[in-house]
Amino acid sequence: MLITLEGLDGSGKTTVWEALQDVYPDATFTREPTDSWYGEAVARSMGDSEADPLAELFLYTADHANHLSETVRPALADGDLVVSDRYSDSRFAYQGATLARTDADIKRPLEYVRGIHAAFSRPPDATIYLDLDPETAAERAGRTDKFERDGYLAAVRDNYERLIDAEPGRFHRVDATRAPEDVVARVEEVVAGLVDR
Ligand SMILES: Nc1ncnc2c1ncn2[C@@H]1O[C@H](COP(=O)(O)OP(=O)(O)O)[C@@H](O)[C@H]1O
Ligand SMILES: Cc1cn([C@H]2C[C@H](O)[C@@H](COP(=O)(O)OP(=O)(O)O)O2)c(=O)[nH]c1=O
Repeated sequence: MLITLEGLDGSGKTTVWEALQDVYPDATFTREPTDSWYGEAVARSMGDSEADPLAELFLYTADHANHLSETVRPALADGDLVVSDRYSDSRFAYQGATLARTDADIKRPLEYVRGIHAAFSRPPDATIYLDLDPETAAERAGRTDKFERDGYLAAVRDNYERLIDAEPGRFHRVDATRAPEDVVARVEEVVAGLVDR
């Protein structure tokens, strides 16, 4: 089973992902961007305020393809529980928002990015969405990079809402404004329900 964690920067994904490792020591814990050289190329692009947004989309997508073949598919084939801190929905929400703001002339960016993934990706079985307002998210994340400006995060959040509307059965919304221990407890409850199903 593939479970993904999604949400704005600073929503608490990494905190939850680390806590789950104590509960499921035999599961495969992974993340995007990965620490492969593809992920390093992504990090380089993220650090460049002049990076071409379409080129950046394809770097993230290349990292995803390699993540699938190197980590996700083999672990699933072994029958592992796989928990990924960010996955394809991050591309749909973030690059969907980025492309909407550029003059790349892509009419329906979120749908376009989804379409690119449809041919090769492995959709998550379930996705936990840590729901947080953009202002708190930017504050918690320290507003350190170009993705964390309030307006941008608001657009990303709107895209996540569209994804949830489209697949309400896959997404499990968790209120990320609560204290970390409450958020962790709620996520553990949701994951336990999914794994026992
Ligand atoms: N529920 C919470 N309430 C307040 N602060 C939190 C909460 N969860 C995480 N944090 C803090 O917010 C920052 C970002 O958390 P992190 O887990 O790295 O989020 P993400 O991986 O989604 O960016 C960290 O400083 C973390 O300690
Ligand atoms: C995986 C992924 C991440 N991102 C962005 C979200 C984050 O701003 C940034 C780095 O992700 P990450 O290291 O997970 O940041 P955080 O823990 O703060 O959420 O990359 C995308 O824009 N598209 C993607 O496909």
